[in-house]
Amino acid sequence: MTNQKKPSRNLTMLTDFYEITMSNGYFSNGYRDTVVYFDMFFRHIPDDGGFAIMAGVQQLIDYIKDLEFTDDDIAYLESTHMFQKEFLEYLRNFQFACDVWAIPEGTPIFPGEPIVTVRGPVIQAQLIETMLLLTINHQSMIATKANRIVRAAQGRAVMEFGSRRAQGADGAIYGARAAYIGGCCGTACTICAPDFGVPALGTMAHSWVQLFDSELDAFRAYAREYPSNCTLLVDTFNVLKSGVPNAIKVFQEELLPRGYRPAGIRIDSGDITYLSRKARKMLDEAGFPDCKICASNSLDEYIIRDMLMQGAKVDSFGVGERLITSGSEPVFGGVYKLAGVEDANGNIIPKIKISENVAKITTPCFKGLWRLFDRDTGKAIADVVTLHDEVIDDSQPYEIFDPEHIWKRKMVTNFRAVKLRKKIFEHGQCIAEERTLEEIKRYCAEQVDTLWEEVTRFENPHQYYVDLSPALWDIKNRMIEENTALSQR
Ligand SMILES: Nc1ncnc2c1ncn2[C@@H]1O[C@H](COP(=O)(O)OP(=O)(O)OP(=O)(O)O)[C@@H](O)[C@H]1O
Ligand SMILES: O=P(O)(O)OC[C@H]1O[C@H](OP(=O)(O)OP(=O)(O)O)[C@H](O)[C@@H]1O
Ligand SMILES: O=C(O)c1cccnc1
Repeated sequence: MTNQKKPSRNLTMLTDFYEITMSNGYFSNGYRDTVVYFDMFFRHIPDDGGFAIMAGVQQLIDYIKDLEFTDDDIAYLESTHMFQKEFLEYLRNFQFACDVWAIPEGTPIFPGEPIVTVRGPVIQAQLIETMLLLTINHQSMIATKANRIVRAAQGRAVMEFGSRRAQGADGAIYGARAAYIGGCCGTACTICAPDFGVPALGTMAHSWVQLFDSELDAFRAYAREYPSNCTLLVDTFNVLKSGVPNAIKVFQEELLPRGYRPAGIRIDSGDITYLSRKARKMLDEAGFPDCKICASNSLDEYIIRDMLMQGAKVDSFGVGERLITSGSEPVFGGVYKLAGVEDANGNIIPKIKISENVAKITTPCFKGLWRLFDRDTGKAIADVVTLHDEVIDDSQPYEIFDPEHIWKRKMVTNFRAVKLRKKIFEHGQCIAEERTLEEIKRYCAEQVDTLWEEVTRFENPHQYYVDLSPALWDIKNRMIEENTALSQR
């Protein structure tokens, strides 16, 4: 199974209206065929983490492949009386012709690096901004959050339970996809199984227990229905006085005689540490040391970490609202900025955006992006943003320096330099390598493993180096100086 289902809706018009008004203006001002370079990058890692996880590229690909203005779309635009006829004809015959580079899904990403670059006619590059940012911001945010939660669980399974609290259907579906990339073992969101190959899983609701005449009846009925995968929700009435004793009774009377072992119990309220420890003891004493304990109830990475530090006996976690909404920081602020424009001779004229806030000054030029890995440890040392045609020769020592504090320098030796981005569209044709979601998830785990613990810790993580090559740094600084001089005149 591939990792993608084609979208059933035409989302071409899911673009900010100003993209269309600007494009119409580019068209009438002679910029119709002007080739530009746009970069997507982000400035801040949610939850003050040390890294984020790239996700959502496949949905960008789907969107671009299906770009098409329907007759209804054109009729609507015409009805606004804001667009010239020739421009609407251009849209009617729209053929995507850009090159697009993106960091593969599942890769750890850092602020300030061009995670996506689009090169092509300005009208086209502008038009896709909204969906490009929407899909990558959303899924990267959820994959990043999921990865934090999964790391807090220290090898225990984390199930994504959030559909009911997601912000809309797409939030649930693509959120579950991203959560799987980030490391969740599956989702309660059933549609993600046939559509993306994310395992659908789950336990039971309180309504099941409430519906029957008694908790015992409810457990018995479930055990008879699903003897090979029997996880019972034990907190409807009283976990230790009723839920766990009834579960043990049912395991003994319904499962063992038929040759089955229990799968687990789920605790969804109260002090999970206390209850799970007591429940563990009761299950062990009853001869069910293999019966897993699942915990849920407004969990996040901090609560999970604390519970485990307190000695909770939990084998798996079900996490909903705080994962699917990235509740602690529900915005991934990726932006899309113009970095260059080609002149009539095909020379790339770098473009910069200056800001009072240094962090908001953009990095001009058509760029390349490299990650340097230590050859002995396999660990990532730094990322280097270069000019697009620069090559980092990893047979030679390479000096990296902090672009804001240039006296901070480090000579890197014995490293492997890897180009981080892959070309996914060439002259409008998709050339992206197909990967299953399973492959992306595995790759994500491997790549997170290449980060030092200093970068992955939750509190005050070390800021991973994202440096500029000397050539790129020179151009950027010259442009800042020129612009500053101009504005002082
Ligand atoms: N040992 C623990 N350490 C830290 N947080 C915990 C621990 N046990 C549970 N929690 C968290 O504390 C919160 C408890 O929520 P709340 O006060 O609503 O209690 P509750 O058990 O859900 O109540 P209710 O009976 O209404 O379901 C949840 O977010 C839960 O995950
Ligand atoms: O707390 P979250 O992290 O969002 O995890 C999902 C929650 O959704 C369910 O509760 P709900 O009360 O909606 O239904 P239920 O009767 O199935 O428990 C489940 O029991 C969890 O508590
Ligand atoms: O299967 C479950 O246990 C489940 C599914 C959705 C939300 N909460 C729990």
